[in-house]
Amino acid sequence: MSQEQQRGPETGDGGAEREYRAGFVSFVGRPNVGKSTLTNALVGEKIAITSPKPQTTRRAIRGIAHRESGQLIIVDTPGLHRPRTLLGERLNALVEATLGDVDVIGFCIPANEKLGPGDRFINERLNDFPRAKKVAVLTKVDEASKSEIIDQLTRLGELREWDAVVPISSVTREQLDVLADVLLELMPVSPPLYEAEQTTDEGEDDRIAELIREAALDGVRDELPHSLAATVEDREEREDGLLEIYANLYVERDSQKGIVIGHRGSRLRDVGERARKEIEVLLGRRVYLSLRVKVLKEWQRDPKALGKLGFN
Ligand SMILES: Nc1nc2c(ncn2[C@@H]2O[C@H](COP(=O)(O)OP(=O)(O)OP(=O)(O)O)[C@@H](O)[C@H]2O)c(=O)[nH]1
Repeated sequence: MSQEQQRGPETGDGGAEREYRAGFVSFVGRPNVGKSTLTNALVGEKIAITSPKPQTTRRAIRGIAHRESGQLIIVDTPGLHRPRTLLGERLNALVEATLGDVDVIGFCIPANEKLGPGDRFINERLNDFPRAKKVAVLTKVDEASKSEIIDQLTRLGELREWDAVVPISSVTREQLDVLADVLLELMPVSPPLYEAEQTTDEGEDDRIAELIREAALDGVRDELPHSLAATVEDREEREDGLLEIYANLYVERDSQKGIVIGHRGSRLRDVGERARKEIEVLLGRRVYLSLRVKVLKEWQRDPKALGKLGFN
């Protein structure tokens, strides 16, 4: 904390005391616009899946960005899209339930792509959530020229009256602090809602499962776009200090099993290795990871299977 801030109300923002604020924000937008990356950049720890392919974020994962003046609790939602399967419907229901409950919705639009019908569709749906303040977040400004950014800001301004418009880059971290400040200003005055060291309230097993799923998807997204799920089945403390984690990877068809496992298990070993390293960073300790691949036929359309995999 700086000297100035410690001196108290009379020296702060033009003499006004900066009250502590805390609340919920959700970033929405088309797939691939940078919502997960932004969440990670604000929270400062890897918690949501980022990937170069659309629709990989499946759960409402909360990250918590702690700042001196408050807490932003970030609810990371999957992209709003037209449902084609039962899973799709449940995801959309999840988005609705999430957005009905947040203080601020951050609508993410990339600076390097033209504003399209997909953006307009989502913008119109934001009208269904009158309680939430609406902030336009222009993402990926590092990939756009100044004139592109200005054009995009003008078009954004025509969509609606935003409570704020903030251009940012999660990669160069440009304006991330400004965005955090702007979001905090829009939050209700409130005591902290979470402990200072907490960065997510998602269960640890769920986060481990996400890391495994992310590692398993890498390189085979085209073949297995939405057919892969992961669960943590068991953990055991070993006497030598290693933590054993037993996890399952689920695919929908026998043919997909081969893709995941690879020639003589080579791919699965590689997936396990990469996931283990990420899990070790997350847990801050050494881990032994045992991965098994199982076929759960058509799990995306089966309510019982969806329940088992945590999509309730
Ligand atoms: N250059 C640049 N790339 C970015 C930035 N933010 C995200 N990306 C990239 O854009 C791609 C998509 O990012 P995600 O954060 O996964 O996007 P998302 O909106 O969460 O995507 P879904 O989960 O599919 O809805 C990834 O390849 C990121 O590395 C940024 O500020 N600058």
